[in-house]
Amino acid sequence: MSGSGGIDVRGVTHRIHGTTILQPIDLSLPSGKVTALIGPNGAGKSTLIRLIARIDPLQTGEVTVNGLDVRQTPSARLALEMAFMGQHSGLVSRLRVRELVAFGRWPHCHGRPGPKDRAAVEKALADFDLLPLADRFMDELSGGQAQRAHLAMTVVQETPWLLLDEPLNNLDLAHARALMAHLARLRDEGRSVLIVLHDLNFASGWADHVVAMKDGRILAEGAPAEVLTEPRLSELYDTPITVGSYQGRPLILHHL
Ligand SMILES: Nc1ncnc2c1ncn2[C@@H]1O[C@H](COP(=O)(O)OP(=O)(O)OP(=O)(O)O)[C@@H](O)[C@H]1O
Repeated sequence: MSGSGGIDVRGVTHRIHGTTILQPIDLSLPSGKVTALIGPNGAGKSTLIRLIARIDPLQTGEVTVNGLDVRQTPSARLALEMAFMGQHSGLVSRLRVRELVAFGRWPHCHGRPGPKDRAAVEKALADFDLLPLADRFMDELSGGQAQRAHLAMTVVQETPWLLLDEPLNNLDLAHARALMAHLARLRDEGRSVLIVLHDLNFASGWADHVVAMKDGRILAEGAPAEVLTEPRLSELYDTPITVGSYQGRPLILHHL
């Protein structure tokens, strides 16, 4: 069943302590694309991506990833299909960067890395500008450097789907741009990306598909030019937003 079909979310709701966090969500995410999940604080973006990634258990409804039902598929199998990066804690502080990244190969090598695993780790370290930092402990890194190490660990899993919750946190603009370009290259190689983004210009510049959430619902979805419009964004964020155009893509302005 794997290798086709994208991600399907059917009738997924979520409640915490009696409060509804997600209204019934129905969503089909295309494979082979970069999909940006946008929306204001508290909209339910993290809740939804964590349910898809099976970090949190589904309360109702169904999620399939490339045809695999996340509720029923063994973890070892799902780990070959999707990799998730969420907001991380400092729990890994006494690991060196290279060791952390190597953990990403676990689904492939189960703790016994071969030449292919070691080569993948070195490539990921290079791709995320981490080679000079590879022997440092995680708690000796800046916030953005630590973020890049976690990204490298996620990407080195070489899964068909990458699920990233706010991966641009702490990244300077050059590393943020490099990450989006890297994700676009992976997309061009046939991989699929779901990425929670707050910076709408990164969504405009790099996403193929945009899903906008508010108050636990999907407010709009479609191509960037369909979703990133003045009326839609002003409604989404309850704030006036101007949308211009740059190189044929929406340019979102809200500075003044
Ligand atoms: N453990 C929890 N207990 C109670 N409410 C929670 C809990 N976790 C999340 N929520 C609530 O669920 C709602 C959705 O949160 P979620 O983190 O999914 O939003 P988000 O769109 O990712 O927001 P942000 O942009 O701020 O990261 C929020 O109103 C939040 O307060």
